[in-house]
Amino acid sequence: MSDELKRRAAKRALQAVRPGMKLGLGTGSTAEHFVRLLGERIAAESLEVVCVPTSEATRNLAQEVGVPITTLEHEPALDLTVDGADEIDSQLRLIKGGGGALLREKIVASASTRMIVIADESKHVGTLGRFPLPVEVVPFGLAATRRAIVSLLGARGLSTSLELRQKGNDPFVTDNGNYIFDLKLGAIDEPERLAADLSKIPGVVEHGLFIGLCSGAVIAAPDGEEILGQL
Ligand SMILES: O=C(CO)[C@H](O)[C@H](O)COP(=O)(O)O
Repeated sequence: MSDELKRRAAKRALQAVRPGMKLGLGTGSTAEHFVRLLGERIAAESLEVVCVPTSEATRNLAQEVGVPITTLEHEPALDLTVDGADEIDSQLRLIKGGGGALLREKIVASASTRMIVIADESKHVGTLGRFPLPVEVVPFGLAATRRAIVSLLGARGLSTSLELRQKGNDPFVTDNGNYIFDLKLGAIDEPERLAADLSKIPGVVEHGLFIGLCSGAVIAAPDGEEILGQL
């Protein structure tokens, strides 16, 4: 069911795509539906678009399904990014990075005039933070960066267990050659403040709080799609 909801959200967002657009393509299972549906529409309508993928996985998928790919070097200003999310609240604030692509996702979303999030209803939350917050860090100085994050959270009265994301027996490595800490916070009362604080820590490359980037969302539920913000 969840997969069908993800597909329906992707299909609704596809209506926002117009000929000639420069698009950002997200990463994850929901974004995968969007890329596949976009490929089908390109083939059916000879739709002319160019797309910047947010991960190597999405790049490979786009090439496989006939979606034209470019880079931010060639197209530094995009019209629209369509991406999934791990959590979204009613103010269109997001947690992203469950798939490990948060850095490129944030760069691409920031380069876009609009960002539409596509999600099934399970991602729509009252308060962000039940999903562990991904924080991408450089491998150099890992223990010191970890200590700085723990110290920052402690000073703010937040208790967390912080885990280095693993892939098998090794640390998970992002497309940018970095590692990810997942911060189990339970609830994030002041996402803007936490985002600003995390960004100040040397060694933190990016965090998964996306604030002020999402302009609209399609939340798919069994009884239909809810639209948040503007598509
Ligand atoms: O942020 C992401 C990848 O870094 C994804 O958008 C997020 O994890 C949601 O994935 P899915 O659509 O598979 O639930």
